[in-house]
This record gives sequence, C-alpha cells and structure tokens, in this order.
Amino acid sequence: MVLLKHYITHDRQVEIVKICRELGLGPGGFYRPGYADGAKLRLHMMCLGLDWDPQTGKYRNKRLVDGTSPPSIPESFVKLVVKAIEEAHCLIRKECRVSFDESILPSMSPDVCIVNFYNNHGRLGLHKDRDESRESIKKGLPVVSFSIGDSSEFIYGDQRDVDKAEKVVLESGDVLIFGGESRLVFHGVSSIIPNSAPNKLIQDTMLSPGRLNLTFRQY
Ligand SMILES: O=C(O)CCC(=O)C(=O)O
Ligand SMILES: [Fe+2]
Repeated sequence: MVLLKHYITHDRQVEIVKICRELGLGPGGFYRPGYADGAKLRLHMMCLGLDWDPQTGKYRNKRLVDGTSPPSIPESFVKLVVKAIEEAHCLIRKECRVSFDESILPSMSPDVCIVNFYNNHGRLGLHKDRDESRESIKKGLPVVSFSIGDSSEFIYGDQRDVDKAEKVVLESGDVLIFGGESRLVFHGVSSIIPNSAPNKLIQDTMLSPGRLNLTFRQY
C-alpha cells in the first residue's frame, strides 16, 4: 500500500468537491444504498463510469434502484489518478531501491469511480474490493482512493477482524493506493473525526460536515 500524504492540492480538492456536488444532485447522483439483507450502508454513494450495486456486488451500466446511468468520470479526475500512480512508482523506486517492476504496483486507467460521502456518524465495515473483473484482480490493478474533508480512521489488515486491523488516519488531500500484493487487503472506515477538515476547504466549498471519498478502479 502506498499513502501519498496531502497529495491533492487545495484548489484541486475544491474542484473535486464542486464537481461531485453537481453530479451528485443530478440523475445517477448520491443515494443511500442498502445491502442484500436490507441494512443500509452508513454513507451516501454515487458511481461514475459504471454502477456498482452493493446488493449484488455487480457492475452494470444502469443502476437497479432507479434505472439511471452513472455519469462519466471527469477527465481531470482520471489525469490525477494516473499522476498519483506515477508518483507512487517514483516513491517505490526511491525507497525500495529496486529496479521498478510493474508487478509491485501496476498502472491502470480507471473506468469506475465510487464516490462515498460519510457524515460524522458514517462508517464502512471491513471488506475486500473484489467485484472487479477477474483479470483486473489477478493483475493487482490498484484501487486509488482520494480523501477530502474531515479525516477518517481507516482500518486495514489481512483478516476481517477489527481487533487485529492496523489503523491510519486519512486526511483531506491524502491519496491511498492499494495494488499488487495488497490489492485484496481487508479495509474499512471505523470513524470520521469531526471538525478535522481544513478551514479553508470548508470556506471555499461549504462542504457539509463529513468526508468525501473517491475510489477509482479498473473493471
Ligand atoms: O472511504 C474509504 O476510505 C474506503 C471506501 C471503500 O473502501 C470502498 O468504497 O470500497
Ligand atoms: Fe473498499
């Protein structure tokens, strides 16, 4: 896993919030999804590119709940994802002093983005992202995650066991990348830390209390 601390500049964060707000209010925008057992997720979600359905774990062109099509992923988001992976490659080269091998962290071009908004009571249980194509998972194509707004406690580990999980605080502007061997790591969000977003971000976006998270994947 690679964590790029404060990688997304303030201006880019503002732009991302504005675009997500606009898309989120339109067709295919934010809704509160449920699992197959009827329980609701403790977040609001919007999919870009392809729809991912938490009830079936399947990707589709249309959302089952209301038949809407997911908006496209903005080109500026895709560029930032590609740049972040390149930055991670540079870090791996420097820190590991190894000749870089794509199997450590493959490149990818995202065709799916899941946008989650957690209010201060939001959370997400430990899970693996494993609904992408068999090929994508086999190659270890990374999930690239942007955090914006209030910080969160992000938990991860090799078992679905909260007590054994590692914990890291993800702050506004952080980019977390899990690919290669860590592609199928268990991960989740144990809590949102209230009032932890940068003041300037709140001033410039009027973002509601909570955290915006975008995860990019290649189906
Ligand atoms: O909010 C996060 O940091 C993680 C989101 C996540 O794991 C997911 O959408 O699959
Ligand atoms: Fe996930």
